[in-house]
Amino acid sequence: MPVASDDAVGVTDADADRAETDCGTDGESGGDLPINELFHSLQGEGRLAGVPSVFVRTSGCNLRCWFCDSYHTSWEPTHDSLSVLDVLAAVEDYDADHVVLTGGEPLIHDASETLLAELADRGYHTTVETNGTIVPDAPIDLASVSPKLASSTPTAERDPAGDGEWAERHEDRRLDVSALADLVETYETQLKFVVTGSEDTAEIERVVERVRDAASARVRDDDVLLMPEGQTRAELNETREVVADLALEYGYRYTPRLHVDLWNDAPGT
Ligand SMILES: C[S@@+](CC[C@H](N)C(=O)[O-])C[C@H]1O[C@@H](n2cnc3c(N)ncnc32)[C@H](O)[C@@H]1O
Ligand SMILES: Nc1nc2[nH]cc(C(=O)O)c2c(=O)[nH]1
Ligand code: SF4
Ligand SMILES: [Mg+2]
Repeated sequence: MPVASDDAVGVTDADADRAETDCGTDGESGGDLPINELFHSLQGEGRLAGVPSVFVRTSGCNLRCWFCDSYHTSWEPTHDSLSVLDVLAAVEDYDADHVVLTGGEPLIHDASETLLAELADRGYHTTVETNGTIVPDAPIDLASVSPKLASSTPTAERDPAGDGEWAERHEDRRLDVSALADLVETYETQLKFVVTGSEDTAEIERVVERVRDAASARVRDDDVLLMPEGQTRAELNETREVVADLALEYGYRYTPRLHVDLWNDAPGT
């Protein structure tokens, strides 16, 4: 399905404050979604790990994590443009009750709200994988929010595509406590942190505390998930045990990356 496209994510200053235009296929028309891939797999992450689901992966993101495992939706985005009706038809081709809308950052696209409403009308359980910087107006059964820590910032040493040109913008945008509090209040939510090592735990505790202070809804320790960083089995071999130990130490939940354990970094899994 992926098709190379030149009109994808801009990195110009003009775009800097307009996250919504980071993938140039949305806007007034509002009807189409840039789709990078659409596939059937087991949910690999979070409290629904193991559940057969259809994954709809949009292209374009307002952040640039150095470790992004979906490089072709963020750093070098590619996609086909599909109408919401086309996406619904493709979803309905599979025998599944659960749909996971992911990206890239799916919530930068207005048409994601339309898609979520249509999926709810058809009785699907929907999970949205989001970085937690945007609050949508749409029905969602599980907001799977992955707030980005300082360790995600693409510094010059870690930039997979350049010399740190995105670092400042990423840093400015990556955490919005008010958006996180709104998400927690509006939706059934899990907070799923990508953990690179024990250095991340102080910031995780701070973010959780700030969200608890800002939100009227309760955030339980087991709504907070620690997920090991790693795009491949080999990388996860280096991180999963450390992160499991941190979950035990801090009383948060551990989540595996089941799909990476099963299929490594194969596309469409
Ligand atoms: C590609 S992102 C798309 C959704 C959204 N942009 C976000 O970041 O939540 C899907 C999930 O993969 C996680 N992720 C991305 N790269 C990862 C890596 N190298 N190791 C572990 N998790 C990763 C993200 O944190 C997020 O939970
Ligand atoms: N199997 C599987 N489970 C996932 N859970 C979240 C994913 C994502 O990329 O958002 C993902 C993914 O890419 N594959
Ligand atoms: S926010 Fe999500 S899609 Fe965007 S760069 Fe980070 S991990 Fe990738
Ligand atoms: Mg993934």
